[in-house]
Amino acid sequence: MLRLISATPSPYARKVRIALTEKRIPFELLTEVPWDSTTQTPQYNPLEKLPVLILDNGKSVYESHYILEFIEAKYTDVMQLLPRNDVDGALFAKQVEVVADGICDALVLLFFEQQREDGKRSEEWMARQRRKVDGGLKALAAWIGDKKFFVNDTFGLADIAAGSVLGYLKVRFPEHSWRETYPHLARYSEDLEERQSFKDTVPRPQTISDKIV
Ligand SMILES: N[C@@H](CCC(=O)N[C@@H](CS(=O)(=O)O)C(=O)NCC(=O)O)C(=O)O
Repeated sequence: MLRLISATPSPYARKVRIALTEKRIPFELLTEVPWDSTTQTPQYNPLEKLPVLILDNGKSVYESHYILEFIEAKYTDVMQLLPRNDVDGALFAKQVEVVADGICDALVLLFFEQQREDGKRSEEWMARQRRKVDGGLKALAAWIGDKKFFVNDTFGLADIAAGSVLGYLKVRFPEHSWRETYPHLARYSEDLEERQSFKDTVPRPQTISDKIV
C-alpha cells in the first residue's frame, strides 16, 4: 500500500491527502514533525521536506506538485484532477497551484520569522512575505470570482491547491482579514470544506520540540 509522510498542519501534504481521498486511492498516513530530529523524512527526501509518497517498491516521490502529477499520470482509471482535452484549462489549474503554493511558501517563511527571538526578527522580511500572501490572495479572488470551481465548473487540482492554502490561513493566521476582503473567496473556501476529503484533512497545529530558527 502507498504510504504518505505528512504533518498535521501541512498545506502541501493536505493537497496530496485530498487528492488521494478524492481519487479513492488507499494509503497509509505517516504523521511526522519534519523539524524534529526524530523525523524519518530525510531517509526518503534529500531535501528533508514532507509530504513524501512512499511507493510499494520503496521508492519515494516528493514535492507536493510533483506527487500530484505522479499520481495523476500513474492512476489513470480514477477521477482526474486535470481536464484531459483542455490544455489551456490544465495549464491554468497548474498556474493556480503555483500561486497557492507560493502563498504557502510565504506563510511558512513568515511563521518561522515570527518565531525568532525579540530583536532578531526582520520587519522588512516579514513585510515582503505579507506582500506575497496578499498579492497571491488577490489573484485567487480575481480568478475565482463567483464561480464554484476554478476550471470548467469541475472540482480539480486548482481547487485542491487553493482550498489547502485557505484552510492553512484559517489555522495558522486566523487574524488575517482575507475573508472580509474577499467574501466570494471565503464562501468558495467554506463550500470546499464541506467535501469529505476536506473534512478528513482539516489542518491542526503541531508541537515542534527542537529549536530550528
Ligand atoms: N515545496 C514543498 C514544500 C514542503 C514543505 O515546506 N514542507 C515542510 C512541512 S510543512 O510546512 O508543510 O508543514 C517541511 O517538511 N519542512 C521541513 C524543512 O523544510 O526542513 C512541497 O510543495 O511539498
